[in-house]
Amino acid sequence: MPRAVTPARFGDSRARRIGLLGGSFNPAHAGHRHVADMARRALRLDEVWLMVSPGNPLKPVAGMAPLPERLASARRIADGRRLIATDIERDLGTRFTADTLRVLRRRFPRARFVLVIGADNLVQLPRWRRWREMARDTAIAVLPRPGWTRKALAGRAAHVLARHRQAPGALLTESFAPHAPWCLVPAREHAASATAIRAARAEQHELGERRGP
Ligand SMILES: Nc1ncnc2c1ncn2[C@@H]1O[C@H](COP(=O)(O)OP(=O)(O)OP(=O)(O)O)[C@@H](O)[C@H]1O
Ligand SMILES: O=C(O)c1ccc[n+]([C@@H]2O[C@H](COP(=O)([O-])O)[C@@H](O)[C@H]2O)c1
Repeated sequence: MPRAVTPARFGDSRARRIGLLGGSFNPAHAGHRHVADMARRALRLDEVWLMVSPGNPLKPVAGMAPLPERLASARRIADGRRLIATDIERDLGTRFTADTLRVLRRRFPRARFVLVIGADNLVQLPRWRRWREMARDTAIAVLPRPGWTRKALAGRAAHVLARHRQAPGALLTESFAPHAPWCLVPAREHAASATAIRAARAEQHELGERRGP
């Protein structure tokens, strides 16, 4: 069983490089762990937080498992050391990532946060609140995802931010003024998806119902 650890235990005693992999984790799966591990190695992160969202502002509430259940699921793939599951957005009272990052920087002024997202989320990024301001202030690492990588690189966010795309090494810099870089982390794609897991579970459930007791 991984230890239950909250990021707060780190306090603010030394600068740490922290990857933030925000998500619904409905449920957590091997794709999340793959993404977190690849980002951690490529960007020399001290740790990656699996930041379980109290509620993605763009996703319907229907079909969303309760936060404690999703947090427990994220904890099962975490190790409590380099990969840490947290519902810190619940404590901070934030839902929008731009707000979360602003509050986290205030709370951990010496930490360096890197936002870690899958390619599907780069496609969606222009729908996030204050996304351009967030991309200006925050280094973003994009992980390839089957069916999404090419779309993401040809999409609006990649186009708008084209001048700031760099090799992963550029994200190791301490200061990003006047604009933070983003990169595509070279990693193999991983096919796991929470939608597919939920669909498989629903099918199992339906089969069980049909077979009867
Ligand atoms: N297999 C994967 N490859 C790359 N990125 C992934 C993968 N799975 C999840 N991610 C990324 O992890 C973050 C959290 O994802 P999330 O919890 O929504 O999982 P999901 O599998 O995308 O869920 P759903 O299918 O319900 O939308 C997002 O940035 C997403 O792009
Ligand atoms: O800030 C926003 O406007 C925003 C809109 C949609 C999603 N997000 C964040 O994107 C992350 C990935 O969400 P999800 O549900 O696709 O796993 C998660 O941290 C969400 O809070 C953020």
